[in-house]
Amino acid sequence: MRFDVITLFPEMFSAITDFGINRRALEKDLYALHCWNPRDFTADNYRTIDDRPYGGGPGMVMLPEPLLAAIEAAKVAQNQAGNLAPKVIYLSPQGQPLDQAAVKQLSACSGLVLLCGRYEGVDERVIKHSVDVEVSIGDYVLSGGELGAMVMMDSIIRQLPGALNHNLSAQQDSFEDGLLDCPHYTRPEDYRGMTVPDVLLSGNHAEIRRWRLKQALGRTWLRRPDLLDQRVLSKEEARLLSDFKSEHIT
Ligand SMILES: CN(C)c1cccc(CNc2ccc(C(N)=O)cn2)c1
Repeated sequence: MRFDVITLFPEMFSAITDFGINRRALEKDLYALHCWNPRDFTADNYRTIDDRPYGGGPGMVMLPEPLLAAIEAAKVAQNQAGNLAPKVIYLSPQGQPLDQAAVKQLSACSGLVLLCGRYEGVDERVIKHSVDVEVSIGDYVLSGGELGAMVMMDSIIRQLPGALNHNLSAQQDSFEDGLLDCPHYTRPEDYRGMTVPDVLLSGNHAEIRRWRLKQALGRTWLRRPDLLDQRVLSKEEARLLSDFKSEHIT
């Protein structure tokens, strides 16, 4: 997976390239990241990349030329890496909400160009001319698209084969099966009188799997019933959830 990011602040991306899973995946060549700064595509001495909005109003808008030139350069680099039709994604509050299903789809692409806006956003002609899909990481406004791009990249990198020590944990990631995650415990067995559920110490893996599934279903019911609306339950899941409900003291 090759990421080409259009951003005024390339240094921000060390937040994912320098740590943990994303750092190891980069070292293992599971992905590549190239940043393109629109300032390097300006023609004036002041390296201008924004201007006031037509029609008035607060804030500034990013100029189309430097952005379109940077996107073109990124696309050429993608083509040279063998990705002939890289998807161009614009991070904005006006985008379609990012969810795990979209993350899984995007992780199947061989190359992505991520456009990070600042200020009040980019000139609409950039979106019309070069953006394939607008994506939002949530209903709030950030000072730039960079954090959205990093959130998207992080979630995608986890999906790449070899990124997690064993891929099984990617499939078992919560949201992977449309449910919230079950509770997790590690040493000690008794921490300040708070003990670990016996089933997890039993070594009975069938029981443990059932307990975890029941907890995931119960938590989803309690905290995010909307996720249950979109999910068909198996016979076993339906039974586990109804058991959870009958045992749940409100
Ligand atoms: C209209 N406006 C302020 C604006 C328009 C476009 C980009 C930006 C840059 N900031 C971002 C980007 C993405 C998200 C998100 N939720 O994904 C939140 N903030 C701001």
